Amino acid sequence: MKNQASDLSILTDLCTALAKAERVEVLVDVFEKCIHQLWHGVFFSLYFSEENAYQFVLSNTDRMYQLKEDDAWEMFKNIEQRLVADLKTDNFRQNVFYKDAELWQKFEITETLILKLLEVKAVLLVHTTELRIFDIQQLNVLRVATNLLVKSINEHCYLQKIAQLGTELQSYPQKLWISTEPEQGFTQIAPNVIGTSPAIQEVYQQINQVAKTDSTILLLGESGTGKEVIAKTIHESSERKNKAMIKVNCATIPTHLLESEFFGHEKGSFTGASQRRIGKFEQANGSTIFLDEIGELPIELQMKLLRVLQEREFERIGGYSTIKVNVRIIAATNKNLAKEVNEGRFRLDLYYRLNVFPIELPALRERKEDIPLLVDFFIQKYAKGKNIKTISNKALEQLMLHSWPGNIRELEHLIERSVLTAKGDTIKEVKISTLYTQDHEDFALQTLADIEREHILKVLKICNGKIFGQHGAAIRLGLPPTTLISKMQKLGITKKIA
Ligand SMILES: Nc1ncnc2c1ncn2[C@@H]1O[C@H](COP(=O)(O)OP(=O)(O)OP(=O)(O)O)[C@@H](O)[C@H]1O
Repeated sequence: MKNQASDLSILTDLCTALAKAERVEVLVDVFEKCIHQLWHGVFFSLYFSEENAYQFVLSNTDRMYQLKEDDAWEMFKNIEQRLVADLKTDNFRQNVFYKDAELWQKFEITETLILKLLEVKAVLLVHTTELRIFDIQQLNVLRVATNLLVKSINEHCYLQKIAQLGTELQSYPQKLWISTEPEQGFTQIAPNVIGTSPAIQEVYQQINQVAKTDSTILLLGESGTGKEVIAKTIHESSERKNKAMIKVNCATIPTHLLESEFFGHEKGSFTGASQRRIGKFEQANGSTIFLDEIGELPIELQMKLLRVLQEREFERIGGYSTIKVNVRIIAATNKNLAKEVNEGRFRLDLYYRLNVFPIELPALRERKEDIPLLVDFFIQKYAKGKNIKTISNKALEQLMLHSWPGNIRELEHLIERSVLTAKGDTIKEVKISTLYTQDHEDFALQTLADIEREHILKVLKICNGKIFGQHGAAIRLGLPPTTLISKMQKLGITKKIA
C-alpha cells in the first residue's frame, strides 16, 4: 500500500536519524523506516559494487529473514545478482521495474524496483508482494534517501577502519566497497567538472561525440549551470587545445564597441582608433572562440556574425583586405533563442547556424544527486589554509532541500562563505541566501503531480468526497469518473484522505 508522508518530511526524518545512528545496522533500520514511509511492507537489498563483484546489505524485515531461512535463499540471491550484473551492460543508466512472474513467484514477489545510483556506485532492489505500488514520482525521494544511506555507511565504515588501524574491516556488511578511485563506468570529463548524475552524464556523452570535431556548439542553460566550464572543457578536449580559447561576452561590451571587439579595426578608422587593433576572431585563429550570452547580441551585428559563421572571413573596421580564419565556434546563452527569433530579436538564419549541435545543461535542481560531490569539491577548493574537511548531515540535508535557482554558482558561493565562517573541521550550518527570487523557489519545489493532487483534493472536499453524478468531482474537473479514479489511485488519493 502506498503511504502519504510528504517527500520533504521523509527526507528530513531520514537525515536526522542517520546523523544520530552509531552503527551500520541502525543506519539500515533507519533507511528501512524511510522506505516504509513511501511503501508499506516492501523489503530491499542494497548492492555495493566492488570491481566486478557486489557486496550487499539487506533489509531487516521478517520477510527477508524468512527468505534467508528458506532452502531457496541461494536461488533468490542468484536471481538478484544476475539482475544487478545485467545493469552493468547499460552502464547503470536506467531505473527499471522488473517483473518476472515465473522466477519471482516462488518468493511471492510481484514486482521489483531496481534503482541504480551512479554517484555512489550502488544498486538498490526494492521488492513488493503487492500489485502496482511503485510510482515514478517517488523515485527521486528514494534516490536521494539511498544516496544518503550509502554515504553514511561508507562514512561509518571508513571511520571504523581508521579506528581499527588497518585491521580487516569486520563490521556488517562484511566487506564493503570503499574507494576514492574514479568510478568505473562513469565518465569523468575533466578534473574540474564535477557530477555523475544521469543528467550530467548525458552532457558528457554529447561532449565526447562532438569535442574533437570542428562543429559549432550552442550551450543552453540557466545562469550558473556551468556553460563556460563546459566550453573550456570542449576546447581542452579538442585538437585546438594548444592555443588559448578566446572569450567574448556579448552582454558586457557596449554595442558600438562590439564590432571592433569581434573584428578589430585599422588605425584612424574612427575617432579614438589611434592604433590598429586585432579583433577576437583573428586572435582565435587556429583555436576556439567562445561567444558567451549570444542572445544579447544586437540585431545589427547579427548579420556580420552570420558571415563569419558561414564564410569564416571578415574585414577589420576601416580595412580593405579580407581576413580568413580557422575558428571553432562555441556560443552560449541562458535565453530561449527560439522565442527570441519568434519575437524578432534574433535572426532565424543565425539561429540555424549556431544551433548545429545544441547541448542543454541541466539545472542543479535536476541533478541534486551531484550536490554532495560538488560540496566536497568546493570545500577542497576553498579550504586552503583552513582545516575544514567535511559538512554535517544536517547541513547537507538543508542543501538537498533547496531548489538552487542560482545553480552551481550559488552553491559554490555558499560553500565558500560557509568555509570562511566554519569552526573546527566541519561545516555545521549553511546560511542559504534569499538573493534569488522566491517565485523560482516555489516553482521548483512543486511538481505538476503535486499541483494536480492538491487541486483534486480541493475539488473532492468541495464535493464532499462525491465522485460520480451531477454534483460529483469528476464533472467539476471535466473528467470521466473512471479517469478521475485512476488518477486518484496514481496520486495516492484515497477517499479517506479527501
Ligand atoms: N560541473 C561543475 N563542476 C564544478 N564546478 C562547476 C561545474 N559547473 C559549474 N561550476 C562552477 O560554477 C560556477 C558557474 O559556472 P559557469 O560560469 O561556467 O556558469 P554559466 O552557465 O556560464 O553562467 P552564466 O550563464 O551566468 O555565465 C563557476 O565558478 C564554475 O567553476
